[in-house]
Amino acid sequence: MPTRVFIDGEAGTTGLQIRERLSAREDITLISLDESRRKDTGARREAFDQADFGILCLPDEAARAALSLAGDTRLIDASTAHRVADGWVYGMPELPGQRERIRDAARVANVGCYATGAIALIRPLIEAEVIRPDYAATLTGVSGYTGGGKALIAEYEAGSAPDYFLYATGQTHKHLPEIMAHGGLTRRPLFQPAVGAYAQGMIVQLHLHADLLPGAVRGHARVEAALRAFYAGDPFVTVRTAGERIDPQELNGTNRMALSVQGDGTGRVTAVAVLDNLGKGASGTAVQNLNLMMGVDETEGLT
Ligand SMILES: NC(=O)C1=CN([C@@H]2O[C@H](COP(=O)(O)OP(=O)(O)OC[C@H]3O[C@@H](n4cnc5c(N)ncnc54)[C@H](OP(=O)(O)O)[C@@H]3O)[C@@H](O)[C@H]2O)C=CC1
Ligand SMILES: CC(=O)N[C@@H](CCC(=O)OP(=O)(O)O)C(=O)O
Repeated sequence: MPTRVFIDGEAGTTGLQIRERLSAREDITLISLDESRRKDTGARREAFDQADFGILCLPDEAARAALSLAGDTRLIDASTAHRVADGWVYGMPELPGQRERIRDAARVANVGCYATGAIALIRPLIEAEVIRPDYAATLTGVSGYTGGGKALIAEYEAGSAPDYFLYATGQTHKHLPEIMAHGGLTRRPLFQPAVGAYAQGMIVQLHLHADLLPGAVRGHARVEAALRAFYAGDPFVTVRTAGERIDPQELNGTNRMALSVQGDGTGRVTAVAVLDNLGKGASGTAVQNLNLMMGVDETEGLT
């Protein structure tokens, strides 16, 4: 019998992408609510009740409220609401031991889009002791406008948004708590994100003065070696040679993430992650987590 999945918020940006990835699967039946009932509490409760898995693709407040409707149904939450909350397993399969935890979990909080790139770069460096937990990390990022959900998409479609803008300039970005908790940092990093006038795809950069790092071997090669060792054999994350141009849209539509280490070969290093904010950064990882929870191959239905 196919596994029954209810996507709460399936009409939204992330929900639609997850539905697209699951609708062709023979091992999954989607439970769907029509437009007139998709926000109806009774209908949603009934849908959760019938489902083996619920995937929350809702704003944070609505995701918290949905818990009272979900009963014992196993959940994946795509929002920011539960990423550092007790009782939730963090849905980033690449972290050590995390695949096993996700497999057995009742509640999985899907990793955030910028956080995917940031943690992917930071955690291997902590594990390899290239940087210490109290390292003063500096991160920058640029995302396509779909990262802002329906509201920002509407601004771009109306032609009323700028070609490029910085935001969260007060160092309050909502991904900072999960980047610290799951990246392994005790000191809050600096993080400056931006939005560009294109729909989807993102770059996250970690800037390092590697000549100031502890240890005998410093610099570029050490950072790259730590990343290569951490992701050896990973089905979706690759570490590649630095290139001249880095295109945030290169991996759109996929669950892949490409990491590279740029710099002048001495001490000034920028480690770079490229991913699709709606793919690896949201719906792709949600499906990867669902596969793990279902006990099927984690790459099922993903490219
Ligand atoms: N966009 C992205 O790149 C990423 C988004 N996410 C997360 O996914 C979640 C959804 O984001 P996103 O898809 O971008 O947002 P959207 O605004 O595109 O979609 C949210 C959907 O939830 C619906 N909704 C809101 N309140 C309720 C409710 N009470 N009951 C049922 N449905 C409700 C909305 O309905 P209506 O259409 O009527 O407004 C909308 O369809 C967020 O928490 C976001 O942080 C995660 C990773 C990346
Ligand atoms: C461009 C843009 O606005 N991006 C959003 C992050 C996307 C998102 O909602 O991400 P998570 O659900 O992964 O937290 C932001 O910076 O708040």
